[in-house]
Amino acid sequence: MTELLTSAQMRAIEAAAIASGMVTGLELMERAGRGVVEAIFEEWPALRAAPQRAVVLCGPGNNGGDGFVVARLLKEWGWEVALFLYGDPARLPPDARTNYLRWCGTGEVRDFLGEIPEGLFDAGPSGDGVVVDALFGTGLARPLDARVRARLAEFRAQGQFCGLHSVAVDMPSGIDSDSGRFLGEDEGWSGVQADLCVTFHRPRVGHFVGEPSVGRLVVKDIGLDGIADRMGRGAACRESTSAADLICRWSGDLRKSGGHKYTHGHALILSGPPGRAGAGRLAARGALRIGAGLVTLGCPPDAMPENAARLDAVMLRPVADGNALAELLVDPRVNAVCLGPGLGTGAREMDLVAAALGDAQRRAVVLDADALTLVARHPELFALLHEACVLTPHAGEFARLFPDIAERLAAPAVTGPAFSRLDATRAAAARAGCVVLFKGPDTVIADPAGRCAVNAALRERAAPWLATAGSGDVLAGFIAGLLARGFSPFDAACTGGWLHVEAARRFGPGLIAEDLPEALSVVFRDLGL
Ligand SMILES: NC(=O)C1=CN([C@@H]2O[C@H](COP(=O)(O)OP(=O)(O)OC[C@H]3O[C@@H](n4cnc5c(N)ncnc54)[C@H](OP(=O)(O)O)[C@@H]3O)[C@@H](O)[C@H]2O)[C@@H](O)CC1
Ligand SMILES: Nc1ncnc2c1ncn2[C@@H]1O[C@H](COP(=O)(O)OP(=O)(O)O)[C@@H](O)[C@H]1O
Ligand SMILES: [K+]
Repeated sequence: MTELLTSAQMRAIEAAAIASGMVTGLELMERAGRGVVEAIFEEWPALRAAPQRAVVLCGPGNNGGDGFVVARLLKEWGWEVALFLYGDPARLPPDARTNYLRWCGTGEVRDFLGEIPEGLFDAGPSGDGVVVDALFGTGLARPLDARVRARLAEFRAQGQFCGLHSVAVDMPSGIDSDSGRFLGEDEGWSGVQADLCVTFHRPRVGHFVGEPSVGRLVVKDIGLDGIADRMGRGAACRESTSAADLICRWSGDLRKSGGHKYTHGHALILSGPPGRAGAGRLAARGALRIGAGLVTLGCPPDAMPENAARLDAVMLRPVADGNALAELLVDPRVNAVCLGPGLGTGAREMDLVAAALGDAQRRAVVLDADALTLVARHPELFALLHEACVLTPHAGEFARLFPDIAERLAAPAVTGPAFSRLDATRAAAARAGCVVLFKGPDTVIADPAGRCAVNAALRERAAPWLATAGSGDVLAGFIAGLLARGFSPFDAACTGGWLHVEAARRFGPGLIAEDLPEALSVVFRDLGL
């Protein structure tokens, strides 16, 4: 897991480090600026070989201060550097002002809103260079002024046209670092995209949720590890409740060490009528491949012939109605139930959801697809949700289940910190009283106590092939299989989501849902299981 911080947490860590006397703000700014220059050379090694051109855009706060350091260091490398300032130099915060004055000793400061000089973007002596956006970082508090937005877009577009790389310091300016959302109307969007974003100490939430606006993200150490450890994660978290973990591996024990099939749990997947049972079969195969000891598909009696013809290792039982399900659940070895994929939304299905949720043992239940629609439609089903449940809505299902929360998320973000997918998922989990996994390329998982994790399929971990019919059904099966294996609901959702993306990435382009369970064995082998 990698810790994702909010801007408030980052500020608290910085303030504690400075207060402890271990470092000054000016030293941190110097390390940040040096980190940006290092990252530029690491990303484009050819730039190190000979002097180039840099256009550095500095803002009115400490993000601008980092920009002055970058400009000075690149100039020391012999680069041609043009620097533009947005704001009044007399009102710069102290460390930024010190670096402004240092820069003034070596170069000119141009007005960001003034004329763009002729030939500015001509590549440097060796035909290459960068545009550095150090306008706003974690201090962005409101939408960019229209003139600033237009000018930033112009700098970026002209730089791109002339082949210069775009680099954002800490955050692309205009993006709220707590939500990853563009503040204000979104016409200026293309203006904030960056090839490379260099942030400091730990990534922020906004680097992994919201709109992907960065080609590559690099996190540079600026010597705050000691202080963060001394403050403790708890202390940092008290500053704000919006931080999360980035899921970088599985949690819980995926290894199978001995035992027999019943040691590894028994997942029951309920499926729909003839012709619609494919989704349930996908979920069942997912549950089996992820390691549940036994998997049973429960289907309407008239769907038995179709399923019997299609299943081997997955067992099959007729489940006509809620009573039939209750009878199956008398067996305590059935320890996880999954309903929703291809289930239908009629009276039988409502009865099944009620039986699964009303079960006295309160066993683990994954609710997906049609089951979510039923829970959204019937408050009496919603009221039966309990802490062993996992809800796996995509955006449409989320809006049906939690319309007011979805509406808040869809409203334009006008002030930072803006309402984020994290906030939305946390609010949903608290209301439902169970784990919610909110699907998307930036999947967020939250539990009712406020714990939150992000499973990001972005940038180097992009898996766009997951946008294929049935992939969500397989995910529901993965989670059910892990629940059967004894994972907690939160760990099952995090690990299932993580493996889902890993499986898609191992298979790659051309992926269809059927391939996902099969790709798991390769993932497991690569993990050394
Ligand atoms: N924390 C750390 O450990 C480290 C932090 N470091 C660096 O500091 C950065 C944070 O600095 P920061 O807090 O000064 O904020 P920053 O992003 O420069 O902007 C604030 C200024 O912008 C203004 N302003 C805001 N919105 C605006 C708008 N829409 N339009 C116009 N103005 C607007 C706001 O003014 P006000 O709201 O008061 O009017 C204020 O003047 C961080 O991103 C990182 O780069 C590193 O040096 C190393 C260690
Ligand atoms: N562009 C994408 N990048 C990464 N993951 C994606 C993308 N689009 C969809 N997914 C993932 O694919 C799955 C789709 O689930 P869902 O919308 O329920 O589809 P279906 O109902 O067809 O099974 C979710 O896990 C979602 O997170
Ligand atoms: K920036």
